[in-house]
Amino acid sequence: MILAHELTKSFGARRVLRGLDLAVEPGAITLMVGANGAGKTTTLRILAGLARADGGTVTICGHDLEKARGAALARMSFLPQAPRFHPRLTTGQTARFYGELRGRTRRDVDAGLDAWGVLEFADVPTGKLSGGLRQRLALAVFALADAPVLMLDEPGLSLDPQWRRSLQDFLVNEAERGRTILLATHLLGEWEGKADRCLLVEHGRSQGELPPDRIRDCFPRLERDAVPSV
Ligand SMILES: Nc1ncnc2c1ncn2[C@@H]1O[C@H](COP(=O)(O)OP(=O)(O)OP(=O)(O)O)[C@@H](O)[C@H]1O
Repeated sequence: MILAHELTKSFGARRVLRGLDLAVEPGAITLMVGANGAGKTTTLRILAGLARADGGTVTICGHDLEKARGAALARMSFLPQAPRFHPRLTTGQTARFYGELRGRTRRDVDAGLDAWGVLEFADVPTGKLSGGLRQRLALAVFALADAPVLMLDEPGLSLDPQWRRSLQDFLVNEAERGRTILLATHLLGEWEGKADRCLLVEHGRSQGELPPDRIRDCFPRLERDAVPSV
C-alpha cells in the first residue's frame, strides 16, 4: 500500500505539488493521469525516495519513508521515465549488478532477461542498445526486485505494441498476486478497461478519480499541455 498525505514541492518559485494526497491499494493497477507538467513524475520520484518533498508524508507498506527509509525502499521497485545505465557495462553485467543487490541468483537474472527478450543481448554494452531494448532491460531489472510495491513512470512509450502488451500482461498478473501498482501514463486508450483505478492529478493536486473504462472521454484536456501557474 502507498499512502501520501499533503505532499508539497517547489522548484524555485514554481509550486509543483500543492498538498497532494493519494492512497494506492494492493491487488490493483492504479493509474496516475494528468496533463504535461501536472506533477506526476515529481510525485513518483518523491514516493520512490529519489526526491524530497518540502512537506507531507509518504508511507510504503506501513513504513514511513522519512523515519524508516530502508524498510520503505526495500518494499518498492521504481521504473523511471528514462532509465539510464552505465553505457560501457553490458546488459548482463548491469542485470547481475542489480540482481545481486536484490539477492537474486544468476539463474533468476538470466530468466528475467529472457522474459523481457534481452538475454540474447547479454554481451552488448547498454550504450549500444536501442531505446526499446534499454527499456526492456530496465523492466527486467525492475521485475527482479520482486517487490510488493511497483511504481512505473510512462513505462510503455519506447516499447513496440507487442512488448507494451507483454508489459500489461505482466502488471495484470502482478496485481493478481497482490502487488500494489502505481503507473503514470498518457497511453490512456491502452489502459482503459485494464486498470482498476485512475487518479487524476491537476496542478499538483489530486483531483479525484476517473472511471477506468472511460478515461479518455472523461478527460479530453489531457491532449493539451497545462502547466500550473506559479
Ligand atoms: N528538477 C526540476 N527543476 C525545475 N522544475 C522542475 C524540475 N522537475 C520538474 N519540474 C517542473 O515541475 C513541473 C511538474 O513536472 P513533472 O515532471 O512532475 O510533470 P508530469 O506530470 O510528470 O509531466 P509529463 O506528463 O510532461 O511527464 C513542471 O512544470 C516541470 O517543469
